[in-house]
Amino acid sequence: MELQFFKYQGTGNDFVIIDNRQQIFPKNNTKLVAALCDRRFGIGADGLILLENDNMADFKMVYYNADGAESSMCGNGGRCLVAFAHYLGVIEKEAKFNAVDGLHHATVEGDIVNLKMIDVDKIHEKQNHSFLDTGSPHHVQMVKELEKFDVQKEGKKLRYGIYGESGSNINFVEQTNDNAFDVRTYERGVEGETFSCGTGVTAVALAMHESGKTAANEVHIHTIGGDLTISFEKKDGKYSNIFLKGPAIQVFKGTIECSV
Ligand SMILES: N[C@@H](CCC[C@H](N)C(=O)O)C(=O)O
Repeated sequence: MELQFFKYQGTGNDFVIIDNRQQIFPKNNTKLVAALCDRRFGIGADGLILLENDNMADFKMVYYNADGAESSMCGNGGRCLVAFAHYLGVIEKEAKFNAVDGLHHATVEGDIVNLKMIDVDKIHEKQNHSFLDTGSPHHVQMVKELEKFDVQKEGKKLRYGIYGESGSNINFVEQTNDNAFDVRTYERGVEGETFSCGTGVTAVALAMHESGKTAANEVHIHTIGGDLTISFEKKDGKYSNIFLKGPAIQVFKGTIECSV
């Protein structure tokens, strides 16, 4: 089977995207998803996303991690899918789409996609870290000298160590300003460090606000792959109107022969 694909990146978090409005993609073939995401034998990506029709929204997002398993929400992937929907002409400047964690709204302006994330009402604050769900589960931990930190080794240890088989994504953070942080993320399902994680930086912004590290309602996050801005409101202990904003860019498109 020959498959048409598009490759997108959002601050270096990269995705294979397929237009599946005609249900052409074998959705239960985890080996095929993993093969397409493989950086040596496939196209190469942190995840694969299907754009599908939806009765209640402009489109539906189906997200798989690079290991081939369908997973929870991907913030950067959501932003890239909105850019793809705009490219296809499915939306103009505004989008409403369904994802595994519910309905999302987004706007597109040039290469910049601003994506509304789910509300967050629980942030578990532990001795040296926070844990919260921003559509995907995230551990947030401050470290010193982030640039030299062994994200692969420490991330892997915590991913299984604290969170068991289902695991969590692990974010390491260093504050650089009143409202600015550097972040590096170990992603479950990729089982390694990615250049950026959208639900991860959202979790970091909220956790830093909750713990009093910042009083700002707009937080700037620098990742290896680029810069993202998270804005939000807090009322009665609940975070709402959470927006994740940054670039989402088409890198290339092509066809690939699928034999898996
Ligand atoms: N890169 C993503 C997060 C993708 C999901 C994650 N790996 C998981 O399985 O929880 C993002 O940008 O949010």
